[in-house]
Amino acid sequence: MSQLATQTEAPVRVSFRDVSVEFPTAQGPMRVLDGVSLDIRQGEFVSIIGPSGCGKTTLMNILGGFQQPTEGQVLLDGQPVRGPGPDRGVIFQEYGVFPWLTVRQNIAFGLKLAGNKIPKSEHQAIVWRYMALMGLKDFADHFPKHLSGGMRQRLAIARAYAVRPQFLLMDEPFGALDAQTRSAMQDLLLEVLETEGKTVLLITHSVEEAIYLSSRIVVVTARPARIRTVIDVPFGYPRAENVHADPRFGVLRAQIHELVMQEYAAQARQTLRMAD
Ligand SMILES: Nc1ncnc2c1ncn2[C@@H]1O[C@H](COP(=O)(O)OP(=O)(O)OP(=O)(O)O)[C@@H](O)[C@H]1O
Repeated sequence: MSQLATQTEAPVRVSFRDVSVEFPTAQGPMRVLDGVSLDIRQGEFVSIIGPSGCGKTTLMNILGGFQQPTEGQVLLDGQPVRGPGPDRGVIFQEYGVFPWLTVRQNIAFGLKLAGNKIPKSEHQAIVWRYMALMGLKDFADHFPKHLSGGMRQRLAIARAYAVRPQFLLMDEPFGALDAQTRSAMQDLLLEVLETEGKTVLLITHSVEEAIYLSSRIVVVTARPARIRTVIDVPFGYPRAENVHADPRFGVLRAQIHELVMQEYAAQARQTLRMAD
């Protein structure tokens, strides 16, 4: 049976409860999240889509343990998130690699961290597996500065996958990649999820990517981000390229695109007002 699940009986792993965040600014507090409540069940793949600067990364940072909510709380298996941990693999928008380590050492780094339960005897094989999957084998001893931007991002992805976290938190992980690599990375992600079974939160600006990968899509509003609507994706897993040709894919894409465009327009009006 597929490791990915959308069954309603799967246990809730992540629970955002009425989460709000305000940042202090020179003009006073700026609210970036407003009363966000969302449950994510074991094996779900949830995508967040919404305008730039509305608060999506902040939402992910709270689950990652990098940021505290101003109000409300986020529970991980029923416990409030108190900080980062090896159970959550995070892939940031900006390349999350260490410039002073080679490709091989970057991937091995997370494996060595305390709290990670992968036996040392398996480290080398895991490093090679992910270098091969990401097309980085020939660059094992190169430093990130000698890699292209796309390769650096693939290295960041390899680092996160290699630790085999239960949760993957991904902030526009494929945004900087060319179309072919992006599509290959999407398929690889689906493959990794099929074999390893993870719970995923993905931030993306691509409606197509959200539909292709997710079990649920959360459209958020212009800042402060609130949940505008949650959409169930009607395709099961394993999922293959041919879902793009399914008539329901096109209908869903048009429906989500319309919602997202409304929120992008609202965010643009807000930005213009702030510039006045
Ligand atoms: N630590 C911080 N202090 C002050 N303001 C912040 C902080 N972090 C984020 N912000 C502001 O909060 C707002 C929301 O930021 P966030 O990165 O969550 O948006 P986003 O939806 O992920 O944007 P994008 O899609 O462009 O990545 C932005 O205006 C940002 O400048």
